[in-house]
Amino acid sequence: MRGITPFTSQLQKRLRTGHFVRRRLTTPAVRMVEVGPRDGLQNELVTLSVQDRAQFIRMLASAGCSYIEAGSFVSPKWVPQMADTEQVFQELENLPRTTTLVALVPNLRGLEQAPSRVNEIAIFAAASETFSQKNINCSITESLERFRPVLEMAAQKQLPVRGYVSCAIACPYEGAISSAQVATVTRKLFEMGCCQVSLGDTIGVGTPYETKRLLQEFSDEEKKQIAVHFHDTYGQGLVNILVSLEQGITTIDSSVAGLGGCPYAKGASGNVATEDVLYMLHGMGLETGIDLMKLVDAAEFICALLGKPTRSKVGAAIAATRSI
Ligand SMILES: CC(C)(COP(=O)([O-])OP(=O)([O-])OC[C@H]1O[C@@H](n2cnc3c(N)ncnc32)[C@H](O)[C@@H]1OP(=O)([O-])[O-])[C@@H](O)C(=O)NCCC(=O)NCCSC(=O)C[C@@](C)(O)CC(=O)[O-]
Repeated sequence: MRGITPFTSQLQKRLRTGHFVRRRLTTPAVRMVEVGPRDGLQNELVTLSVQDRAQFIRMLASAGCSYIEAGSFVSPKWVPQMADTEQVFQELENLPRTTTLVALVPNLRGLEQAPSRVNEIAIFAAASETFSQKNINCSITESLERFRPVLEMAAQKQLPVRGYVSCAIACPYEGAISSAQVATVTRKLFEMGCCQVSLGDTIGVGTPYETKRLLQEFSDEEKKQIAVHFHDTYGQGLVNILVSLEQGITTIDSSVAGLGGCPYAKGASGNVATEDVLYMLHGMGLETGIDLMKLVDAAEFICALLGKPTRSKVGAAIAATRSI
């Protein structure tokens, strides 16, 4: 044990005593949405096999991630990394139903491809006209019209629908986006039948002040159905989440190892890392239902496949203690 700092030995003691495992037995106070297999992989240079993507999702589920965005049914010409998502879901047919698997769907055709293991779908709009054009090749109004039949078919199939509003703070092409515009698109998605709307800081530029101002656009009732989705380009992800919690938000999107990025938002780095969010939340006594150590196993698995280091500070710190 020579060379181990007091903190490291404390961490190892926590591991020995099963500290993190015991936490899983209590009811989560914060609902985590793991977007690694979709947002995390959609921007990578390497396109992984169906089997590797499915194994990654199984490891996340076994760590306690109960809500996972597993892929997207978009054009493979636009996002080749998400090709064969249908087969990924088929591989997961036997995954226990306690794990909700979500698929991103841009249009009716996407929903028609969704096999039975898809438990929920997510549609994605934007608060910026230019980003909407670049990302899904239509205006904001056209996108909402495109989503209407998707919501109707989802209702027939009894599939809940989550909505996204990208560029909730700023757009890579237009700069600052007004909170009022974000609220308008968000409320349209609620009116159309979305059960939850996730506000995306797509390029990760938002500061705590801007996050607070954005969330203050919404009533307490609306905030119960709002999630936050921060990319961490400027290192503001965790502090923005803290402000969001203070504002009454209880659903947080994140990506294991801090993977992620949108191919149509150049320069944006990955999502805030799930490991970092868990470390903060657990340290605040807020339960998530996820076992941090098993999550780090999943991070190590996926980073090895992608041939890159983790972007999570917590993940890197834990990996360092493992190699001692
Ligand atoms: C929306 C479209 C399809 C419109 O694309 P389009 O070119 O306007 O549509 P189209 O209807 O003319 O179709 C073009 C081709 O795509 C095919 N196609 C059409 N629909 C589908 C489908 N569902 N699945 C598979 N293929 C499809 C269609 O068959 C055709 O094939 P072709 O005839 O050329 O061989 C395209 O723009 C697209 O796929 N965009 C995907 C964009 C994307 O996935 N972006 C990343 C996710 S969003 C994000 O990351 C942000 C978020 C959510 O994380 C939150 C945040 O951080 O802000």
